[in-house]
Amino acid sequence: MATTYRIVSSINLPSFRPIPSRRNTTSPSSSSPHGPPSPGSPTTPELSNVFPSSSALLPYPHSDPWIARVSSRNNTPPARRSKLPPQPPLAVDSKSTSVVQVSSNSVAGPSRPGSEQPESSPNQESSELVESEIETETETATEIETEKKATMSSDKMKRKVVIMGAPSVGKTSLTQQFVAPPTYNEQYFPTIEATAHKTVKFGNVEYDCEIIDSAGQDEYTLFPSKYAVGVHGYLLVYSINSRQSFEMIQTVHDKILDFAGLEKVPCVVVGQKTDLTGERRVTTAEGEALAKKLHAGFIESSAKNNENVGKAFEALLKEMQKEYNPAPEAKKSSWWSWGR
Ligand SMILES: Nc1nc2c(ncn2[C@@H]2O[C@H](COP(=O)(O)OP(=O)(O)OP(=O)(O)O)[C@@H](O)[C@H]2O)c(=O)[nH]1
Repeated sequence: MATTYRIVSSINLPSFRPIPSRRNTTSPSSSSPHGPPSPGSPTTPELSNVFPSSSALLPYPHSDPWIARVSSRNNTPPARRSKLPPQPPLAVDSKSTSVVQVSSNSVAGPSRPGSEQPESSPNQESSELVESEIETETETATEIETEKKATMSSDKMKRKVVIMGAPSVGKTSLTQQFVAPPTYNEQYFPTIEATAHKTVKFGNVEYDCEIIDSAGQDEYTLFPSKYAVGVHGYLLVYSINSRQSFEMIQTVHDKILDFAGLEKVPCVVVGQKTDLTGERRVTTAEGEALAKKLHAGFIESSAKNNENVGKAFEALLKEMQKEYNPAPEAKKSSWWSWGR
């Protein structure tokens, strides 16, 4: 990179300054973070920290031995090296729960003994260092907090579930009641597809659930591949006042197994609208028998009355846990029993 700079200079192109990224140039005293630094301004020395490994690019190399040492620490990850200048707050990508920058307690830069302070204007430099120390401490506290959050979120298990069944059985109502209770709408709006997220704790494990509320199915509906790929489990919903919707369950289940090429998949059969007692067309025993045949869990619910809504999802988490992660409970018990 240094060679490239010299070539560019030699053909007298307009003077070049590396444009620092927004993140690293934020400085309380900087009026124009992207403008060229004026020599002697407080922002000038920090550019070497912005590009610590490419200080040769700078037309004004540092005489500050401390900063020079920081710049020379090429084996330290850039995120840690950029700790020295004041930083904007750390950002956490909430969706993926990945931390954009996480650093540990240990400050990546060297210790700052007085002997290593620059010869020029020591008072100004030491007051800057004190300020920097305070900022670093505040920043470190924020980082520890962020790191904690990141660790917690990384403990979550991702679970993608799809809710399937005939039209108008209450799939959307069930999802909405689960994700943001109390939410119930008497009106019917056919769903094309909707996705919701909820974190659920079940059996000492936190699950980051992605819930896909699918469009109502009939026997002729083509099974979309996205409902098979990367999906951990299914809620198969019928309405207790509709035989047709009950018969759809077997059809949908067959489609899932055919498409996924599996013999078994975690499922829970849900008999919805239990509040419509006078209109019941499917008995509880029939629902249970079908679920048994499909090796699935079974529950009856009413999204309208918010009855057994959470339990329906918990039943699915249980089915998925049996299939994918029976270990955590076993692990924990073996760990506890280790020293006993
Ligand atoms: N009585 C009663 N009605 C319900 C219940 N759940 C949903 N409904 C009603 O049934 C109708 C359809 O509900 P939705 O949740 O949209 O059904 P859906 O299965 O998502 O429908 P599609 O989008 O066509 O697949 C709406 O008018 C709801 O108010 C329930 O538990 N009891």
